[in-house]
Amino acid sequence: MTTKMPRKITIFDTTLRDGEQSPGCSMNLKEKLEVAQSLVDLGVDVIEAGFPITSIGDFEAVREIAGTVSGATICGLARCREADIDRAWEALKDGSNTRIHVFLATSAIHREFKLRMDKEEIIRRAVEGVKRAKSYCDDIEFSPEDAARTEHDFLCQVVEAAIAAGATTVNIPDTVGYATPTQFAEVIHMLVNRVPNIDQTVLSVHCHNDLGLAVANSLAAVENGAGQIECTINGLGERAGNCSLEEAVMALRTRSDYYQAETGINTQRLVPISRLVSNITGMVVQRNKAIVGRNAFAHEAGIHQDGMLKEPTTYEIMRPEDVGFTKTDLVLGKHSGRAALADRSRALGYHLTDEQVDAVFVDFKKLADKKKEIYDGDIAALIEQRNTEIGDQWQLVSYEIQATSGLVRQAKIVLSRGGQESEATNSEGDGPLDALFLAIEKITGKSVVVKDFRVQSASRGKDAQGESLIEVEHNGRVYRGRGASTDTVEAGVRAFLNAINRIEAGQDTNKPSGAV
Ligand SMILES: CC(=O)SCCNC(=O)CCNC(=O)[C@H](O)C(C)(C)COP(=O)(O)OP(=O)(O)OC[C@H]1O[C@@H](n2cnc3c(N)ncnc32)[C@H](O)[C@@H]1OP(=O)(O)O
Ligand SMILES: CC(C)C(=O)C(=O)O
Repeated sequence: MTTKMPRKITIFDTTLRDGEQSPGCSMNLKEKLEVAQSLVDLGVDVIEAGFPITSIGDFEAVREIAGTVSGATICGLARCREADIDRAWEALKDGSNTRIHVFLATSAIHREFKLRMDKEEIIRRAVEGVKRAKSYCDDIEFSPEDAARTEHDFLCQVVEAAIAAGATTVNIPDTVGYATPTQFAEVIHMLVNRVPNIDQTVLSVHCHNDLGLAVANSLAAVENGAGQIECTINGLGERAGNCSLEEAVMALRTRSDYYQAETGINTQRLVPISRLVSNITGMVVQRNKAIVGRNAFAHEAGIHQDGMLKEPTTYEIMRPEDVGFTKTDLVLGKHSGRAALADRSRALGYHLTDEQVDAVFVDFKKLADKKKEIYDGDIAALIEQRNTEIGDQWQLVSYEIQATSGLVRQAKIVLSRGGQESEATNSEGDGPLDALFLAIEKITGKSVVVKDFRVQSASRGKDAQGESLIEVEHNGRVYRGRGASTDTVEAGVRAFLNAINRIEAGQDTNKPSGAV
């Protein structure tokens, strides 16, 4: 009897490029480096680190990641334009394992209305783009954007020409999430059978989730010969997002009997990286999200609990430990020490120095005095709060608020900077927080417009920490702030202060105001 060897599927993560295109999800250099390092720990094969022509910030991020992060291929995106390709290579050239990804739309709609190019020009530009990229580096990916809506005969011609020009991976995007699983499977099957040089390339897929079918379409493609899946952590990405990495990977693993395929992903890192990306981008993961949602392995119904107690496989097709949930809840509280805190931080995907552990430990002990139990969400919020700190910053000393419903009588705030305290009082504002924000503006001299403000629970229970996320506009630029506390007003004040500190440090979101 012969056993069929599973096929290895390449996991191409585009959280830092397509994921970042998600409105409000821009990341700064430090955050991108942290995500890139965690993607390596996760075991992804390729990291699409950005689109270097986009901005100096994107260029620098790709350059820094290519130059410092090892353990995965680092990829940069480029249009089929010389300047884009040259800029991508400029960003990648210091890396040891790099890929240039060139793309050009091929569907009739994109040809006619967006690019205003005929079929011949598309083929010529695609070939020129691949060849120019190839003159810099061996590993070249080509994507016929909107492939899923492209005429089959033309798609075959473009793919064949791109491979002949040197594309080592050809990626088939369903750019607008229009495909259905059976139809997308037919496209992949058709390419495998009709493109004569298809065996000289890795066939990849890049599916969007507009109809909620991105994972299903990607898996249908794998069944028909695709060897690479492009995906993102938490399914982040343009509009409704991309194929979710955690869902695609766990489907391949849990149903390896069916797909006969495997990936190199260390699945125990899935929950930690999901939380990291959620904390950094402010995109909350829905509780019932498959694999990494808080409820993904929670059971409430009595009949299910009864089954679980007798035999977990009655209601669980995956083990929570396999995706990074801690089954045995190691409770962290006021009697815990640095070692347990450092261990849990590592498990959550943070790479903290000893000094950073010491700093977070101070906050941890203060919190433990207020709360019965410290959950993973609390630890992540404490670390993120320290991560967002900026040197020589304004610190909150205390605040007081006198208010009755609908009327603020007086808000007083005391801030310190460089050891010196300043205070301001204010009796205006639409509510306690607004009044405190106005008082902070008086002290710091920075006037802003609040564009977005949210408070969410960082963990469980009525004593849970409130985590506040804010976006403010100042001089036409957008700045983000984050703050956490068991007191939700204080969390809001801390987030506001963090945004003010970012204004002073010039750390905007790379987003002009009004942009999405
Ligand atoms: C499906 C995807 O996700 S593709 C990636 C999408 N991501 C992004 O667009 C994010 C980053 N983009 C940007 O920062 C900007 O769009 C830039 C810097 C790339 C370009 O900015 P601008 O030069 O101002 O052009 P703008 O964005 O307005 O228009 C895009 C231009 O690129 C052309 N274009 C689009 N795709 C391609 C391509 N693959 N190859 C060549 N040209 C292309 C369009 O036809 C248009 O050209 P035109 O100005 O001659 O009409
Ligand atoms: C650049 C390509 C792969 C893309 O993002 C898309 O088509 O959605």
